[in-house]
Amino acid sequence: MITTVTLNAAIDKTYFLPTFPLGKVSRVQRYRAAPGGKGINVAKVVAQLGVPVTATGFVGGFNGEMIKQLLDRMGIGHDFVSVQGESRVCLNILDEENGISTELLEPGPTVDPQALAQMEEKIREHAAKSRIVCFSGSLPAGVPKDFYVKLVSIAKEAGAYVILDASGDALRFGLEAGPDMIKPNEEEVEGLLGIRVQDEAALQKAVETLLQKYGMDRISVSLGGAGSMVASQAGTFRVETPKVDVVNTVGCGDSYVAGMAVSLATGLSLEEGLALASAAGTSNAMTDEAGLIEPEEVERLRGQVRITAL
Ligand SMILES: Nc1ncnc2c1ncn2[C@@H]1O[C@H](COP(=O)(O)OP(=O)(O)OP(=O)(O)O)[C@@H](O)[C@H]1O
Ligand SMILES: O=P(O)(O)OC[C@@]1(O)O[C@H](CO)[C@@H](O)[C@@H]1O
Repeated sequence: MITTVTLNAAIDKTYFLPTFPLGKVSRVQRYRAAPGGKGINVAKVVAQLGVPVTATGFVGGFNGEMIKQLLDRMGIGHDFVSVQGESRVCLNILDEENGISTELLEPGPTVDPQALAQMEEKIREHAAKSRIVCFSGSLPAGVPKDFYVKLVSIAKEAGAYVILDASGDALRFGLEAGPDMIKPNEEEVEGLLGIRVQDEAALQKAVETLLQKYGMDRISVSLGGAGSMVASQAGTFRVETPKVDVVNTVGCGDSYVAGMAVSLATGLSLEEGLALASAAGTSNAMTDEAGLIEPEEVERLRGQVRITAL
């Protein structure tokens, strides 16, 4: 079992527009609405890869009900903590002619102390039944900056392998609890070390430094269409993913995390896991919804991922 945690769940809305002129009226002919927020995207991809998953986190209001109903329709198990207020809408406006994506992310509900305590309990309960727990995304108002420290510690004490995909203070604090894996982008690596990364050699040095400093199992730095660089206890690898026709890249990082979680839960080797994670991220880029992949496409792409030991 894999558990995903989304403290700021969302309805992900995508508007597909031929162009997106600012200051003009645009009538939307085609759109999609899906349950989202990073951890929920991870859960959707894990389920599409055929591994049992439970999604937890905070949800609120009508949007919260919609998130749960949409997950039910997808056959994805969930066990959320309900909060006052409304779960957010995250809007992605895709200007298809220019290939530009503009994201507008609402703040989400304010979480009260009682709900925080309930969440700690939920993590204790689900981590005890899970091989992998993935914590993903931003913290809504009312959630202390160091909440991931508590949750990661609880999940680790219960014996789960912990993946943390967060940014800013949430990541910085969360690292103190010793997650097994993180998936920062280059900017987040720079922020964590207070340096500028000029080239791949500098990036390699930076991720190896982070790996040793926090005693992690692996760090994947995702590089969009350029793939990823992964430092692990077994060495550092440059992972190149196939070039494809891109439709929508929102959720690629979550799909990558899902592939990694599935590989760990099913006992794949590190190299096999890197290929699966990259293929899942790339397959997501070819679909129009965050957290949507094509399992057959993933199978095809897996064989085309190039992994080089550095
Ligand atoms: N343009 C692309 N073409 C092919 N594969 C892609 C592309 N963008 C992303 N991917 C795949 O998805 C993986 C993760 O993507 P990315 O680096 O964009 O993550 P991210 O920045 O965390 O994304 P997000 O936060 O939107 O989920 C990449 O390592 C790659 O395998
Ligand atoms: O505000 P967060 O939690 O950091 O990010 C939220 C979000 O932009 O991330 C996903 C893509 O990774 C979207 O589906 C989602 O709405």
